[in-house]
Amino acid sequence: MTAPVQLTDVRKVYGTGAGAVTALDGVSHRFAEASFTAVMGPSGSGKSTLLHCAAGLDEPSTGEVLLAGTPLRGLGETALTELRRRHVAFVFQAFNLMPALTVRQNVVLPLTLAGQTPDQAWVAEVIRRVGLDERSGHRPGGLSGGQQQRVAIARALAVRAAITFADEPTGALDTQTALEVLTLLRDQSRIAGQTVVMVTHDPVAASYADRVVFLVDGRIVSERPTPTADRIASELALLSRPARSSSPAAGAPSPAARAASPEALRRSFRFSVPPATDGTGAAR
Ligand SMILES: Nc1ncnc2c1ncn2[C@@H]1O[C@H](COP(=O)(O)OP(=O)(O)OP(=O)(O)O)[C@@H](O)[C@H]1O
Repeated sequence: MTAPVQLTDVRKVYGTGAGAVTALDGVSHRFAEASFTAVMGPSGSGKSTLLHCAAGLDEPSTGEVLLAGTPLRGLGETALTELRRRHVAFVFQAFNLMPALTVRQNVVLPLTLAGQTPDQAWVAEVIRRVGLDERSGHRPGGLSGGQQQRVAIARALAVRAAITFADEPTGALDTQTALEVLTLLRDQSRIAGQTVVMVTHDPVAASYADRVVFLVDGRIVSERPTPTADRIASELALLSRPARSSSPAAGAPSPAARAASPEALRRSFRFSVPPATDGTGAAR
């Protein structure tokens, strides 16, 4: 059976000649229905590129991506946009809300853009589910970072998208709010049956997923089901040790392997979600 998101031998090379960067180096993976997968790895290992290629926001140099059963290669921009609107929702660190629209209007925007009439009862239900029913008439500027991220999650639920892509969804949130947002994402897969793919640097965030895929130098180097934050942190530390065989010269670490040194890892990975700066949960 075709998985909602399926990558087969995907390579992505940015630039040409001496300046070319191989961001993905033959990635194959199936993101199963109703699964919640965290994608982790050192800075520069290709996590965002994987997410962008999987979501049809970027085109692989070679290889195949199937999104909701449709091969993306050769699709025109209009067909791609249509496919994403129908099947995909995004939750990014920058919340991507329209400042002039209310919470409710932001939640139904993808449906409106797709020319669909929102199911009012369902929209009210998802806004209630993320705890914003009292605020559905507010504009994003009057909400904390955590509340804005919940609007983005309500929007993902409202469209009943089969697939949600989340890129550092808790990066701008305080600890408590981040855990609430992660619980909502987990519920999206467990209760709503969505396939959730989340890029994160944070082992605590990744431990909410039901599996973790580790990338190094644009390759999937391991995969762990039912992860705990401690096991993820240990795995990351292990991955940081060897200079990978794809190094440009024998014995010389590649840029990504250098980025995965213990020193760089300490800089790159936050082992807990950053605290709020003003005690209200508002992100800065
Ligand atoms: N548009 C681009 N043009 C050129 N190189 C790029 C581009 N986007 C990404 N890269 C390079 O591709 C590699 C993978 O980048 P990517 O952003 O996917 O990594 P990442 O694991 O998400 O990093 P981070 O954790 O720092 O966000 C890096 O070496 C990066 O510099």
